[in-house]
Amino acid sequence: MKTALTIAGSDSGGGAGIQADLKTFSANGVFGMSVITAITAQNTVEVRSVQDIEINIIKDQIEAVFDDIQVDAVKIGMLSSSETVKIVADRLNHYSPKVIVLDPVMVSKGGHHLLKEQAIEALKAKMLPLATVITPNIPEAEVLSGMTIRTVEDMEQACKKLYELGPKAVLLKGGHLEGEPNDLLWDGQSFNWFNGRRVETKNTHGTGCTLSSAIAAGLAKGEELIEAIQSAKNYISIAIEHSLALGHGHGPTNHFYELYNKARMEER
Ligand SMILES: Nc1ncnc2c1ncn2[C@@H]1O[C@H](COP(=O)(O)OP(=O)(O)OP(=O)(O)O)[C@@H](O)[C@H]1O
Ligand SMILES: Cc1ncc(CO)c(N)n1
Repeated sequence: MKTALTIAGSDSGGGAGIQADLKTFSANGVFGMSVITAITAQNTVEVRSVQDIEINIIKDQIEAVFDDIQVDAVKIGMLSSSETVKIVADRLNHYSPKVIVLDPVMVSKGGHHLLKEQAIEALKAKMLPLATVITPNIPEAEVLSGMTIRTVEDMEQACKKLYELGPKAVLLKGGHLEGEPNDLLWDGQSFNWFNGRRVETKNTHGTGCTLSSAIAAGLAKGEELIEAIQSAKNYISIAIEHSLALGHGHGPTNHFYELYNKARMEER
């Protein structure tokens, strides 16, 4: 069985972070493993508090996994501090996994900072160059590129700017713009659009985590980047369409395995 490792924060509410990643890995048929970088006390409404995990324990978790088990893909989410960014980058440089999907998580839906502002430079300098693909949303891409993004032309320009920072490809998610949630891929050669249909729902907690983990799962299984993104886009679209009205805020995406099997059967 192929494997995927998520390096990310824990969401006690189960909708985002490590929990969303592991559910996505399972539903997409890869064996999931985890390195926890921070623990958030979080629900569908808010992040109440955060404890960063000690750097040595983060390092030990990474080494414990890589020293023993084949890792077919790594997905990176919440990194919280510049010290965490640096140790994760250092260990990934050492083990050089074939696939690294980097979701440059910065702020929760409720506005809580999941990456300290002082850590943004370290993320740009040390993590971005290691990535097979990065998956910023519009606000994250604005911070990383230093430009405002409002139009399709802005999206194209931002992709090119982010590509210059060193990742092998950039998938800029369009969900935060008005209109349909269309995502744009730039791999240094050409643009590819992955089009979606907007679901009118407030239950979008963990959508970014889910998409990036589904891409990592596809790449772990040996799919080409475009194929992995297309199946991840199908996965997130179904997960949002059937999202769950749990809690009083932004409910989570739905990873119920039967949904995807049914959708896959209907595709045939
Ligand atoms: N209402 C929606 N209906 C359908 N697809 C959506 C909707 N909102 C976002 N998407 C899609 O979901 C995926 C995740 O994008 P999004 O921009 O929501 O990530 P994010 O902001 O990083 O999420 P997170 O809250 O986890 O940080 C993208 O493919 C995006 O186009
Ligand atoms: C732990 C964690 N990671 C990522 C996000 C972004 O959705 C979140 N809300 N919480």
